[in-house]
Amino acid sequence: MLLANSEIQAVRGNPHSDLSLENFCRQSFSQVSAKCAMIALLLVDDQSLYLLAKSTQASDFVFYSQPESVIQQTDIPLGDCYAVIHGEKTLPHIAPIFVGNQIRGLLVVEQQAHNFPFADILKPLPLHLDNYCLHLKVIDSQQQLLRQEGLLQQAQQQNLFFSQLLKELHQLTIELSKLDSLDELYHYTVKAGISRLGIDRMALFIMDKEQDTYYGTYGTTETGDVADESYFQNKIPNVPFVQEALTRKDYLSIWHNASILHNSQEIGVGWNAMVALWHGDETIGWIACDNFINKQPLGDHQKEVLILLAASVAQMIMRKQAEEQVIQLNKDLELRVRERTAELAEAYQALSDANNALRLVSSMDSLTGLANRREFDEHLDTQWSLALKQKSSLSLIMIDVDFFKQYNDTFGHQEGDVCLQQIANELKSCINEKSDLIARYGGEEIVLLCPELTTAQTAAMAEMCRKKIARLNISHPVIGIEDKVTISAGYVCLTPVNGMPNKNIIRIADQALYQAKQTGRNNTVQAMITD
Ligand SMILES: Nc1nc2c(ncn2[C@@H]2O[C@H](COP(=O)(O)OP(=O)(O)OP(=O)(O)O)[C@@H](O)[C@H]2O)c(=O)[nH]1
Repeated sequence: MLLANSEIQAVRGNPHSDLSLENFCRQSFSQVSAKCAMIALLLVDDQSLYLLAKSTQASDFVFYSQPESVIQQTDIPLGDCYAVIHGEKTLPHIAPIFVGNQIRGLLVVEQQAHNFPFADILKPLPLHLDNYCLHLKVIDSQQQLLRQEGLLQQAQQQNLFFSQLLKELHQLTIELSKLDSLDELYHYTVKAGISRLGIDRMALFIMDKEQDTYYGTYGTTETGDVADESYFQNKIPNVPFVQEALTRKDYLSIWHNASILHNSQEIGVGWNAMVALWHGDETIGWIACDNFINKQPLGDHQKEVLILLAASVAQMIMRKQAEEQVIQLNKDLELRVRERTAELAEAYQALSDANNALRLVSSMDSLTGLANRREFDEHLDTQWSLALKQKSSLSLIMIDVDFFKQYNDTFGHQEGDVCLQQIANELKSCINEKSDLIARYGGEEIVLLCPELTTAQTAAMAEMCRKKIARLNISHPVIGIEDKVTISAGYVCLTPVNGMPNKNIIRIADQALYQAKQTGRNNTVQAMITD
């Protein structure tokens, strides 16, 4: 076929297709219109006939710039025309017009006068018709070029659209990767799907590990708003559309003219699309879309982008899940460490309390509550070294209860204990608790160790002790100097020097105590220090 119908249509659309053929026909047909009833030029194209120009006695010349099918032309002898084309007949009123060796036209002249200049008109027609056909070919290729250009532009626009979608997806992927939680990731994905990727409605579903149930995250309402659908859960439907999406990687399953559902209720008809989220070879969920709102078809590029989006989102879900697991583990660990630390601190405190209690018990005399002999010895070592270093004085007052054996003998050992406790309590009030130490040295002997006192202060303190005990008025059975319990004290105040053993201070005070006993008891004696 020389010209396709569409091409003929294209030529029809161009009224200036070939002015030379039209002019020739106009001129020559008008010259002979009186010599015939009808003259017409037909175009032969692939065995079909089209009317190009016609003139009758009844009507003016018409050039069909949009070639007409001859079927409607009742005055054209169609049967004769086809007979000539097929070479079945040679007729005087129908002349074939050859271009090369092909019939490209017919000149039909009805009821021609005997002097009709058939040959004159016929002769130039092959050239004009050839030009006309060439012109049609040019028009044809122009149309093809235009069509190709149109297709190219369309492709360019699609490519531009695709590259914009890809840029959008790239940007979206970056934004998704910066989100803090899985919930934000689900929400952002759906929001971006409908606002930036041109999807009417999108929802994101996550499956359980058994791949039996799926759970909603975020979806889209019937009016196109993002909605929290975390309340939704259902069994995974065993239908081909879903199973196809869940078993084919990087694949968008589309169901055309399908029911569009919202919360498992049918709300319309359109396409449903579904692309699975994969982690390795396992599906972890899917993204579902439909065209409920705008009813637009799903573009090829949108399909590509949805597949890419699903791949990115799946990766980010897995990463975020891992991150959240690590955060949870760290929280659990921190909690356990805090609990353990608190337990340890408690245990440490209990141990410390026990140690302190033990130290107190081991350093204390159980009867009087005073420091015991061991504590006194340690304290003496410390104070002695300190005084030696500071070249300061150290005083020791050694006290012994007078005639205590008789007291015990008379009142019993238990009463003796009570008496000792009373004496210890009273003596405690004589010392400066911050600096001095009072200790039970043994039996009914009590010592006071006082740093940085003068001899006079030491004497005054010894005297104060004696008087305070006397003032207790604890009756004593022995008729002696007094009829009440008294004490005797020997004291010493010295500044330690290198080479002097600290036991010396005890010995010296003890000697003074002995002196106090010898000189009548209930008195205090200062030790005489001899080198
Ligand atoms: N109740 C009681 N008596 C004690 C305790 N420790 C020592 N004594 C008694 O204290 C008495 C000390 O007696 P002595 O050393 O003879 O001295 P004294 O009778 O006090 O006579 P002078 O020291 O010379 O005045 C002894 O009978 C001891 O049994 C004690 O913890 N409780």
